[in-house]
Amino acid sequence: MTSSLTSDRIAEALGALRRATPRIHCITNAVAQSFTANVLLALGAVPSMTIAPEEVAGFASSADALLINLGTLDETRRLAIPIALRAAQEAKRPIVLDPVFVNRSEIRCTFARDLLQERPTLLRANRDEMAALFPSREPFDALAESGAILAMTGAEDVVGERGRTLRLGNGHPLLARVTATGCAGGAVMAAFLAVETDPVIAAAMGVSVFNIAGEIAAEQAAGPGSLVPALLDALYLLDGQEISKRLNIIEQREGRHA
Ligand SMILES: Nc1ncnc2c1ncn2[C@@H]1O[C@H](COP(=O)(O)OP(=O)(O)O)[C@@H](O)[C@H]1O
Ligand SMILES: Cc1ncsc1CCOP(=O)(O)O
Ligand SMILES: [Mg+2]
Repeated sequence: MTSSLTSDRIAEALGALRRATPRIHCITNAVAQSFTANVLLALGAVPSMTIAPEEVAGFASSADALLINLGTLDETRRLAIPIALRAAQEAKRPIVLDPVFVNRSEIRCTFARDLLQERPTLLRANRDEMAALFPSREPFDALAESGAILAMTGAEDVVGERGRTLRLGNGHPLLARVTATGCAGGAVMAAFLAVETDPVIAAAMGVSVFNIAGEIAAEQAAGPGSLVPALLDALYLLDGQEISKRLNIIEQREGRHA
């Protein structure tokens, strides 16, 4: 069925991504910038990280996807984000929103909710951030109104939209012991959104590829320090055989069930 995630489909999309070398513009946090750029390059994409309000429209509209990450939401980023968002929308580019730490700041949570009204393609967050954004509703129901799809990460990852969800089981606990793995994973999802037209499948591909590389890296690393270079190498070297051997789809529901 064309709407299913399979290891062959992921391998094909990864090949397409490496051939297309999509440009991903990232307005991301100061902690994550360098690691995110390196993750995108290892994957086969081309990162740009400018946050200057006077330049971001040009970068966003000439990129193949946009990542907006709220991790260090300073004045410059607060000004740049709406400008980049509008430019990407006008150019019909996919947009990923990562509302880092909305569970720690009411101001940031309000800012993120306003951004969701602008209909980004994908909301990527951990469980605590999802719970803060949607305190009284099931996230899939709330997001159905904004048209966004969702990727909620953790030990198990849930990707999808109302009535169509995938539960994914790749990854390794060591990924949570290095900063900005969630942020970089969001950038990988943006890169797959640039080459795969079904956004649910694209997000699931991004999660799976990042987490399979994380598993390979964790097997080779002595701890968080050596995980980082091993993860970049694993992304660079990842092939269809390894994807097929490791892909862990816990559940794939395609009918409406909500
Ligand atoms: N216990 C775990 N087991 C396997 N993978 C994990 C685990 N915790 C996090 N991950 C993976 O690490 C990455 C970062 O996820 P997470 O920690 O939820 O995000 P954030 O860094 O935004 O808080 C994701 O790709 C996720 O799937
Ligand atoms: C530690 C920290 N502080 C502000 S942003 C950031 C990085 C968060 O990265 P992630 O959400 O991927 O854990
Ligand atoms: Mg995060």
